[in-house]
Amino acid sequence: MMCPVLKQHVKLACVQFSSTADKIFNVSEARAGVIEAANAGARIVVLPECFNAPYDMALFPQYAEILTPSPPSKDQSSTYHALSTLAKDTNVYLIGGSIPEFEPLTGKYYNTTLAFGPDGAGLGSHRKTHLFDIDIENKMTFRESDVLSPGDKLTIVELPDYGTVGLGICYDVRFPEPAMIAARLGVFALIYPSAFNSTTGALHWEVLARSRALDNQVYVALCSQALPPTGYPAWGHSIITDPNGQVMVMANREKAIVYAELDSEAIGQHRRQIPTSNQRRFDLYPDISQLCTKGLGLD
Ligand SMILES: NC(=O)CC(=O)C(=O)O
Repeated sequence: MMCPVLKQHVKLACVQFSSTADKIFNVSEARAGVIEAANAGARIVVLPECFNAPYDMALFPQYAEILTPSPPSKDQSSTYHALSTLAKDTNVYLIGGSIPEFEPLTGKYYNTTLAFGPDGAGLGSHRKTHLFDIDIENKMTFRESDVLSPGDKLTIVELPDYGTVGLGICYDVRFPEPAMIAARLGVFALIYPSAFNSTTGALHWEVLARSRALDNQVYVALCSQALPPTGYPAWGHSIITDPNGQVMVMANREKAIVYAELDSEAIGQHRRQIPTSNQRRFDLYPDISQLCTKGLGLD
């Protein structure tokens, strides 16, 4: 197994706010939040799932953008470029939440996160691989697959100043395998732009963040949308957990920015104290990171 390396201490921020029907307003909210986080010393900043549009499948096509590094045409709004400029202006690594993506070659829609470096260059992208299709009677029904296609790769992104991180989007956090694969390949953190809701958030949000952290002895950050006055009842509670599965910081449901200092020594320290990461019994069960030759996108 590759030992996760966090090359130096870093302050990570989750910028929690709720998206509205107004894309320009949403992007300006993100900009204000990232600037505030950068001014507070954060060098890795995370935005929520579907931060530039309402989290509503019926509206996804209307808000979807073609994601391309080439400059946008006059009438094409471009969240890609807004995020790239924002990362550069604030000198941060920006995990740009997720946005509705339209892929013109196939005509498919995806829920996609984009990562940028402090020079504004794209470092990678992740298309939500596990779609949020649930039906909890009288409480919450959601079917992303009515509109979206699932991504077909797992994603690890290199942040040159710090090391590698595994990226997932919201529902992806429920699946231990991609997290385990990323951790065994040496990421120091698993980062999930998210938007759980009142029903599933109360049940599973914190336990999932802590489980992925403890299973893998890495940092975990889940950045949520805030609870809006109307519409999708986002759970909020953006959370950062340490490699020992402890909550370092957690928001309420309102708009907020939460911060945590990630310590370059902590992963090694926890792994020395309780060395489960080196005590795996691969004579009894397989190391799935070795089996995963298909579908792993090392961006
Ligand atoms: N929004 C999601 O993808 C997931 C979610 O809300 C849940 O798993 O619960």
